Amino acid sequence: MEISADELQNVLNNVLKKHQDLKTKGFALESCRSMIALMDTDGSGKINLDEFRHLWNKIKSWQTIFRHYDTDQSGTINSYEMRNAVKDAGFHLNNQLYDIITMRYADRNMNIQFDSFICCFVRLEGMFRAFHAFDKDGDGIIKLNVLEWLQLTMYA
Ligand SMILES: O=C(O)/C(S)=C/c1c[nH]c2cc(Br)ccc12
Ligand SMILES: [Ca+2]
Repeated sequence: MEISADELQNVLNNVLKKHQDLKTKGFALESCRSMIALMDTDGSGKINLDEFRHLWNKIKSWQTIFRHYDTDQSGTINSYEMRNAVKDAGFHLNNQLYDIITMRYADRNMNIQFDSFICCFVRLEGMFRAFHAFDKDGDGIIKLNVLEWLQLTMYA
């Protein structure tokens, strides 16, 4: 039994209906396609139950972090809180990457909404996992030709 992007969208948006405090318009199909791509470890184009369970548990832990920082329950967190949320989730980035995340995921008020927050974390998780899969000797350096690079970055 495998889950497609539109099925994942239905599942996640039905869950969101039970969490009105997250004040989100829901996950766009494109965001769910990205989640599938980043969690689709066997390249099937869908996620199986193990891959879904991994995604689900990650979203569950990440929404706890989001709620921790969304102290006024506005349904958004600001770019400064996002830095701490990223660190709390165990992602070690640099200032340039924090700025890139704000540029890519924040709204016009420089705040990050829940669905964007989750999409950002899914992408961070997926890209770190993909890098470590290539980094066979664990030296923090990988060597990719352009097609390998495109395979990694286009299906994300
Ligand atoms: O509020 C809670 O205790 C839980 S278990 C929340 C969630 C657990 N999984 C989630 C997925 C989405 Br999408 C949104 C909220 C949650
Ligand atoms: Ca799969």
